[in-house]
Amino acid sequence: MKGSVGELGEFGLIRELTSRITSTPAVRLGPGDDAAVVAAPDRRVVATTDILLEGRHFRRDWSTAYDVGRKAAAQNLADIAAMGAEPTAVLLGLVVPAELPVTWPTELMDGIRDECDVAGAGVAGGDVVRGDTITVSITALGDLRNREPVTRSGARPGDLVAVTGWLGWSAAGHAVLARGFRSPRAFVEAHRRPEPPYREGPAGAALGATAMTDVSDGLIADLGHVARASKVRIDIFSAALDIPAQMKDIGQAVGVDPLHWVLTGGEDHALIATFPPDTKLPARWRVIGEVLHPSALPRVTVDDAAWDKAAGWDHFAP
Ligand SMILES: Nc1ncnc2c1ncn2[C@@H]1O[C@H](COP(=O)(O)OP(=O)(O)O)[C@@H](O)[C@H]1O
Ligand SMILES: Cc1ncc(C[n+]2csc(CCOP(=O)(O)OP(=O)(O)O)c2C)c(N)n1
Ligand SMILES: [Mg+2]
Ligand SMILES: [Mg+2]
Ligand SMILES: [Mg+2]
Repeated sequence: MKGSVGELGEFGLIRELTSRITSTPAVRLGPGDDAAVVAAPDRRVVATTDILLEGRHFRRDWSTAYDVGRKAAAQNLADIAAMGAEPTAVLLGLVVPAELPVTWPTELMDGIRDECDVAGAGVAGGDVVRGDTITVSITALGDLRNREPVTRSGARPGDLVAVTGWLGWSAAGHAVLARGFRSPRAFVEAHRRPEPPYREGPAGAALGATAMTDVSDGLIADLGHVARASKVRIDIFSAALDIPAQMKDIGQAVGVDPLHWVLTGGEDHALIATFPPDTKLPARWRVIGEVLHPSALPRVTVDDAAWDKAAGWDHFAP
């Protein structure tokens, strides 16, 4: 498609974007009216929102528009799954400069649609505004299917801590890209397009998870949110963390201990959950720690020792 967003105009852009979405069962009335109508069989709606900003969350020389769409949707859909819910719909708020080629937002929309498809959601609507910095704001909705939400506050001393999905891959990919390389591809791809284990959200809830969250900021940081909300301490067993040989090679090449990526790297959107100690967990949930009574030690420890470096991403860290 030729031309810029400015040449196409607001309503031309909306037509291009909405022509790309596919119909899904939960979105009963989609884009085109003042608001959408989304089915909520549970009669409660799970809702979350996350913003992605060019330069802060993505770079156009590192990721295609399609990648950014996949990632923006994934980041939001993972939060729905982390409540133990099934994603139903997303809404897209988009800020773009007039000079931007139309292909950028249309490919973004293709990425959002395809990621929604993986998670079982549809695009219900959105908004477009002209602005200087590309900003992608997504709101995702989900349905609990008559299960109780799995919050961050239900972890109890004695519970197991388990993870499903990837840890440290996106951070390793970011380290590669930041040094001007484009390979190893698996890690660069993990940074561009995370693969959250959506189905394991509701599955973890059904297995009896007492607390759950996705890892967006870093394992230590996000377990910290669980530990504080649950008023417990969490100890991570570093020997239980999987560090693939190729990640070790990247660590060697760039002079970083790969364990740091696994412990503090965000954006893979793995799911971490706590389970009662007698839970029979399927192999896709790996036990990586335990929940303990609070003590003089920090909320989250690694092999019973304090972690004195940064715990993960903080937007206002110096
Ligand atoms: N501007 C805001 N207004 C209201 N609530 C907010 C705001 N920013 C963050 N929150 C809430 O704070 C909590 C933590 O946010 P965040 O760390 O972004 O969670 P997540 O990593 O799951 O996206 C969430 O429940 C979120 O809804
Ligand atoms: C250009 C660029 N620099 C740095 C990062 C790393 N990064 C940006 S935001 C972030 C944490 C996750 O984003 P956030 O907005 O905190 O999402 P949330 O925790 O709300 O889901 C990380 C690790 C990146 N993805 N791209
Ligand atoms: Mg957030
Ligand atoms: Mg989250
Ligand atoms: Mg965050």
